[in-house]
Amino acid sequence: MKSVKVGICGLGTVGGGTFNVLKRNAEEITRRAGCAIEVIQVATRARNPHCDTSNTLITDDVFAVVTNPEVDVVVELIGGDTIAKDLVLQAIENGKHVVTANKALIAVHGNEIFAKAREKGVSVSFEAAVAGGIPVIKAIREGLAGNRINWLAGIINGTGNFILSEMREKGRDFADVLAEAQALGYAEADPTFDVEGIDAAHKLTILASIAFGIPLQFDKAYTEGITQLTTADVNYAEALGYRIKHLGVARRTADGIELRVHPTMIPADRLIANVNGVMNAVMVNGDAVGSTLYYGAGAGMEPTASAVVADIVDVARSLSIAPEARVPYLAFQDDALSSHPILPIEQCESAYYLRIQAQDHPGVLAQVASIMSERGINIESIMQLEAEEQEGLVPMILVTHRVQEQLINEAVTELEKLDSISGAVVRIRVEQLA
Ligand SMILES: NC(=O)C1=CN([C@@H]2O[C@H](COP(=O)(O)OP(=O)(O)OC[C@H]3O[C@@H](n4cnc5c(N)ncnc54)[C@H](O)[C@@H]3O)[C@@H](O)[C@H]2O)C=CC1
Ligand SMILES: N[C@@H](CC=O)C(=O)O
Ligand code: NA
Repeated sequence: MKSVKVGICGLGTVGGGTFNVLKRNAEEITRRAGCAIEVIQVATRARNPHCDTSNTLITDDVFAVVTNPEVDVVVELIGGDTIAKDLVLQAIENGKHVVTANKALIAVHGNEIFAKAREKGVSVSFEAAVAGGIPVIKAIREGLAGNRINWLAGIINGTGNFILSEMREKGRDFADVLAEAQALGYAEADPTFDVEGIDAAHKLTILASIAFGIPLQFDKAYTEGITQLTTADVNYAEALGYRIKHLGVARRTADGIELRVHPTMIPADRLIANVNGVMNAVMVNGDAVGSTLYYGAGAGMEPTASAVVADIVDVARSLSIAPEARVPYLAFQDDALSSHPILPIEQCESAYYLRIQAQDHPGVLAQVASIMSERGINIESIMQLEAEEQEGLVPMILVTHRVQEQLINEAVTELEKLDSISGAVVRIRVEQLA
């Protein structure tokens, strides 16, 4: 029986997990793939204490893997988008299939990488790049192929969700939980990617492309992280029956596509509002299927390896298939991608939670209401927390109906000009996800 020969570049969290899962489940994997999958070379700068590489060819030069004539599939697990990009392009040039978990690479350079891969007739697979072990790319690209997808929304950064969950449930400190996420191998090499929403924006960019059939456009994604969230707003959200989650939202509208990542208030009784710790979940709404939900571990050694290995099995199974008959990289045929534009955040629409520090005297409420009504912004609920008065200021909380962001921007500017209002207005977007 012919075997498929794999070279792994990077033996860290995901590389180590991939190496071990391929070895441990070799027999079942062979039964699935129809051939053995053999790791013939590993490039790593340091030994991974979780991996027994005693019978494996080891190099510290990742480029030795892509020039090894025996290697059929290069598995890129070094991360980053500089050396990794050169590595992947060179692998493709040399006629190797590529499997990667690198969302930064795909979101930023995917269009170029796919063009090169198409030219060379090789596959580039990236299931592990979005939501770790959840097979969400396969679900959207293949399982929902009959649908016109309306929107998707997901908790797609495990580190961020772990931090928010631990802070809310156990009152733990942000920095302390982030350090734990790093120790568990969940965080990116630069953890600001996790907490500032960049990692989630990479993943959302990929999801939107395969859902709507548009080119990858990471530079147009609106990105906001979790570092500005306060315990006060987490608690007020709870009191209002909501939970704050860091969400990536992609929505098709008549004018374009919303592509945004930010903290979001979701009704606390929604399944996705109860996805905690390192778990991820992605809701996808299609015109035929309605709403669907995909849940599982979004980061970590073996959950991520599960997706990498599934991609390797897919490559092994499809080696004999003509390139044009394979599932397209971005789900839609390469020459059928749409130019529907990505909307600037000002043209995106959602409901809003606004928290204002207002003076406790008559007429303030009327001033606030008038600023909102002048812009046609409907207020769903308003709450003035007299019991929390401090130095003559009381928190006033408004929840609006859905409205365009630019109208909220104007309203916030006007509110902040009022003498009866102190400091900046806090805003958090609200999504019902119904
Ligand atoms: N950790 C996780 O849970 C997940 C990570 N990913 C992605 O997987 C990729 C790998 O992430 P991790 O395994 O967490 O990172 P890691 O830092 O644990 O492992 C990367 C390994 O690559 C090695 N490396 C980097 N540059 C190298 C070079 N030029 N030559 C030789 N070795 C080199 C490093 O020494 C390290 O051992 C990244 O793209 C990441 O975004 C994706 C999903 C989940
Ligand atoms: N740093 C990422 C790893 C998986 O993609 C995360 O925390 O989700
Ligand atoms: Na995945």
